[in-house]
Amino acid sequence: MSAILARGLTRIYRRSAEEIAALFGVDLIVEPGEFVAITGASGAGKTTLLNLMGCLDQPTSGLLKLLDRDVGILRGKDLETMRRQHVGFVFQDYCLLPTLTVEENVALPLLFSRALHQRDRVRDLLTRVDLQHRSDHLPRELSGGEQQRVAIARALVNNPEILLADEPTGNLDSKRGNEIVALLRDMNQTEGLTVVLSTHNRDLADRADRQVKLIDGRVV
Ligand SMILES: Nc1ncnc2c1ncn2[C@@H]1O[C@H](COP(=O)(O)OP(=O)(O)OP(=O)(O)O)[C@@H](O)[C@H]1O
Repeated sequence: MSAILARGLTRIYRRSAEEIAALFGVDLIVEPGEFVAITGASGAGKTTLLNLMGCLDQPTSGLLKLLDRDVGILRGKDLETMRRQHVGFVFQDYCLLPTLTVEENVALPLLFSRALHQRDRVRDLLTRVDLQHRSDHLPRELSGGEQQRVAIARALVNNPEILLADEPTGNLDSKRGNEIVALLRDMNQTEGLTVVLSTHNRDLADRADRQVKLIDGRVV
């Protein structure tokens, strides 16, 4: 079983008469437990690819399988379950809710998956990202690196097999960026979590098991 399998994955954005082929015929296999970096210049298609893998967008054509399930034929509840239970997503700008505390932000996905009884998992993850002592703080009271650690804990609270992170270190200085990648690496190695992240940073990409480079929407 592969964690992620893409065959001929294509995403064309259409705006009136204009067509932008953001991804074109991407073939890719990510094995369970791999740590893969997607690299490429700005506009190469990294976010588009991660959004498709995270079921946040749909391809124009091509096959995408997550954990051996063809995402293209999943509908309604099945698609929701895939997105909520099996894949975690981390954004460059953290996307924390500003009026919720750290603990409430991490617990939020449990609300949607009707699993609020699993609050122990929230505490465990906050300890794992070393923010147990900040659980009742608001996001604005934390540094960028700390906010990203909250976002990682939130992405993992439903215990997904796959974690996708779109430029997770893009807003951080190199020390904080390194800490985030070390944390993801640790989750990958100790829990077998499959990690796919995008980055512009060559040093961070070098720490992945494998790099996948995109140029103009194609894997090279
Ligand atoms: N919603 C959209 N409508 C039209 N074009 C889009 C849309 N989103 C992205 N694009 C275009 O698709 C191409 C790929 O964009 P994408 O955001 O995937 O690249 P990226 O590699 O993530 O870039 P960056 O490193 O700057 O975030 C770019 O040409 C972009 O302008």
